[in-house]
Amino acid sequence: MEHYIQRCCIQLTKNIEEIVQRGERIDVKRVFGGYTMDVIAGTAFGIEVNSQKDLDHPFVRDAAGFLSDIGTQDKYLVVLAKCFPFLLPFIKVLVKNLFQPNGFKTFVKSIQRIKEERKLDGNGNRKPDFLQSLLSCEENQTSGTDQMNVLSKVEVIAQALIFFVAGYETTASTLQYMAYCLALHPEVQDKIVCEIKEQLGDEIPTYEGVSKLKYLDSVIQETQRMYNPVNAVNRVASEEVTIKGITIPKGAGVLVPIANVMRDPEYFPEPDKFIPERFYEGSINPISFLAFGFGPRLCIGMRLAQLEMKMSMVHVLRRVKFVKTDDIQDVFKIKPGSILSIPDRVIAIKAVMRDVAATG
Ligand code: HEM
Repeated sequence: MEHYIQRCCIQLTKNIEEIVQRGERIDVKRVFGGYTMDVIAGTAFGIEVNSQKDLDHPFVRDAAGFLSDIGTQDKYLVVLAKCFPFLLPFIKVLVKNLFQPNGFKTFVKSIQRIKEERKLDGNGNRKPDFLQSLLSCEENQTSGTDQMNVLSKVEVIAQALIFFVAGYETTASTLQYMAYCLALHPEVQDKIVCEIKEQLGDEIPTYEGVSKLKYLDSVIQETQRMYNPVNAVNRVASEEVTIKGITIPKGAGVLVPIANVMRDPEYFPEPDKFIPERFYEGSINPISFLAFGFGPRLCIGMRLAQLEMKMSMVHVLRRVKFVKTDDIQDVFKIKPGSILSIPDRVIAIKAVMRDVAATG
């Protein structure tokens, strides 16, 4: 898996260098989106789509259609479902009949196609990936295995879908916001580059290598604290509980506004300032950093996301420097009404080649 991510990083860096050499701004969501799509397609579904180069690959085309339509789906229904779980059966009927994203069906077909190809390949070609684990659970339906490890066909597709969206969109958004923060804070960028030189020299950034980059880690965390792609998580109260005078009855839906918690000055002094050192110095109460959620339902892809973010930033920052331009806004607006935090405009960032920046 590590070698595969390494190859995706090389393609990403090449793409960014080409844009820089053409003197254009980088649409950071687009380039990092191609990268995270390649990583999730390869590591979870075992297919090399090379979306960073081949936008006509059927998987990329179907996924892009589905993802662009997700943004147009009525997000208030999602919030309603999360706050009032008892409305779920009604909302399901509405979504199925009125609000299904257009690209949904083609994307589902795409996943079914991959499933069928796997089955035709037979047992000899089993791949050690997420899709294979799902398919094994589907096979268990017929073998009478304990119900914990059994999934229906619909559940397999649903899990594959959520895994893809969760794995692609969140990591691409975080990398987009990180490039933006680095352009605004050149001193932070310089510190990362120094750390890379000190800890890795010119080595390929392996899993072990990037685990030494503590400052880079803090910068990623601080980016997530300020601009986490997921604004809120939800839970159902398993028992009645009273917190700070408010009683939550058993069975109630609870929306945890993680974006607000991570901007609360009680937990993060001067919350609107970008200060990676607050994580570096290790004085944070871990339960107040909720970027990946908390507890038994913590994001299952956290380790993969951290690895791909660190590896890609090492590759990219060795070659280019993100630059602050006069038109870069200190604050941008987030589109309202979504659980995902999506900026209201494309973030386009100038960058220069690092060897040119050093001599110029
Ligand atoms: C920076 C990147 C990412 C962020 C910020 C993020 C954030 C989150 C958050 C906040 C949750 C909800 C956790 C909770 O309810 O406590 C979650 C769940 C989940 N994430 Fe991620 N995630 C990221 C990357 C990924 C990746 C790369 C994958 C797949 C490989 C992934 C797959 C999932 C799945 C499947 C769930 C549902 C887990 C469950 O309900 O048990 N995520 N993620």
